[in-house]
Amino acid sequence: MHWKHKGKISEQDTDELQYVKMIIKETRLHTLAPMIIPRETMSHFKIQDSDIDPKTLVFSWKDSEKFIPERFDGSSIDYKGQNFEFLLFGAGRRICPGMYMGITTLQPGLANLLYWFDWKLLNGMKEEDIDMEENKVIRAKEKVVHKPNYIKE
Ligand code: HEM
Repeated sequence: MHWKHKGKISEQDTDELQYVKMIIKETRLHTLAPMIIPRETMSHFKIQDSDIDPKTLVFSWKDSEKFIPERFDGSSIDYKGQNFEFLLFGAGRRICPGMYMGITTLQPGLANLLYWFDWKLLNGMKEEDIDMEENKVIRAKEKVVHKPNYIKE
């Protein structure tokens, strides 16, 4: 399909956008919810030669700190709760009920942003200059934000 003839990339089109799906999966690197609602090991066990202590949060990815969407190319790893290294939406009885809503919103959203805009870093900025350090919080926001008197509307 030639996207130029379309006004907008829709949810139906995203079936064909395999790389966008891989990018979204690779956001595992900066995913929010499983870090805030984490699961940890209950007892001591061994993975190959590594000892895993109780109460450890385990991530098992090759080059886990690198952003490599291609790692999902031809891979059956999915976020539907069967692959325990990839619990973007959790797993089991308490798996996220909004999973499909989340994904079907994200896929065309990201595809349209990538398609309709030319993304560039600001003058002279390099990839490694982007600060990706995160503070992971879910919080209720103040209903009324009280501004100090010296800030004028
Ligand atoms: C990309 C978007 C989303 C991500 C990454 C996400 C992730 C998660 C995760 C990790 C959990 C915890 C699962 C567990 O405890 O094992 C969760 C729970 C939940 N999510 Fe989502 N979610 C997303 C979108 C949504 C949307 C769109 C809705 C509602 C419209 C939603 C509603 C819920 C609810 C109600 C729970 C609690 C389920 C329970 O404890 O039984 N989520 N989500």
